[in-house]
Amino acid sequence: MKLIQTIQELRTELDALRKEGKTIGLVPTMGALHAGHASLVKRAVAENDVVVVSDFVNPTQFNDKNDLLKYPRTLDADCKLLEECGASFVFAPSVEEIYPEPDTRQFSYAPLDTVMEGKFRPGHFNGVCQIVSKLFLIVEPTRAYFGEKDFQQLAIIREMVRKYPFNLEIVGCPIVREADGLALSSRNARLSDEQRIQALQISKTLFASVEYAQTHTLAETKAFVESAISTAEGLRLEYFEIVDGNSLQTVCDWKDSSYIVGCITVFCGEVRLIDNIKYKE
Ligand SMILES: Nc1ncnc2c1ncn2[C@@H]1O[C@H](COP(=O)(O)OP(=O)(O)OP(=O)(O)O)[C@@H](O)[C@H]1O
Ligand SMILES: CC(C)(CO)[C@@H](O)C(=O)[O-]
Ligand code: BAL
Repeated sequence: MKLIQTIQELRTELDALRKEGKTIGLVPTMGALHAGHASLVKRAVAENDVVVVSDFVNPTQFNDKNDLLKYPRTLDADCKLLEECGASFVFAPSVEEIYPEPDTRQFSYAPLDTVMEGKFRPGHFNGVCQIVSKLFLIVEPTRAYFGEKDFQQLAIIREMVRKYPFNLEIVGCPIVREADGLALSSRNARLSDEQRIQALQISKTLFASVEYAQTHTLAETKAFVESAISTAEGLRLEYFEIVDGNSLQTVCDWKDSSYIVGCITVFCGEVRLIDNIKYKE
């Protein structure tokens, strides 16, 4: 496995491999890697000849400066994990390498990017599209891998690929959870022991709501989740929406769609955590 920091060097390596007919898998990450990332990388290794993992905390997608400053950075440990997973290249560029000048491109995929995360993190998805489109142009992957934990991000990237258009396959990968249910997230590293216990109520509530939904209306299920999180110690609900899994628009009745997902964002202290659950698929 090779650690690469410049676009030029990565392009040279990949051009040679592409000429030999090799397929290239790309796994974009912001580092501080965990078993959720490892599942994406292992899948990419199984499905491609060469795998590039980008490890770059992208400043343009952070609307909150404090969140950017406190984002965990663990490149040495990341490289160890990626070597074990069988990655070929770790691409860890500097901010100047990716943004030698401000990126003024505007990406707009309304209504996909105006709801939920789009509403609470203004500019976030524009920044995500800026970096992901740059990575697609630099790496020219055969396939790119994204986690369903960032459910809205995955839908927006699929739309960007369709509209741009990029010639690659987007592969969505299931959420990896801790044994007790908490969705793995790099931001979990910022939770204290007490907060780690409090955060468990998020996945517990989502799982309980699937059971509850069997015998209750959609509105009752939404209220069930909102009430459980709002009364849980140490948690502050930002939003919980039950949406169509493709359009991301809210649905009012279980009969309204054959693909229904509940998306939640909760603050545990200062740490912002997201999760989601499928009610119908
Ligand atoms: N628990 C998980 N299961 C599956 N995929 C995941 C999981 N956590 C992250 N991913 C995916 O890994 C990729 C990189 O995510 P990122 O580096 O932001 O990590 P993260 O754990 O989501 O961090 P954050 O704390 O920013 O939410 C994304 O496609 C994301 O959806
Ligand atoms: C896709 C991504 C790596 C872009 O910075 C990031 O949004 C993430 O980690 O989900
Ligand atoms: N996993 C999404 C990246 C972010 O929160 O900015």
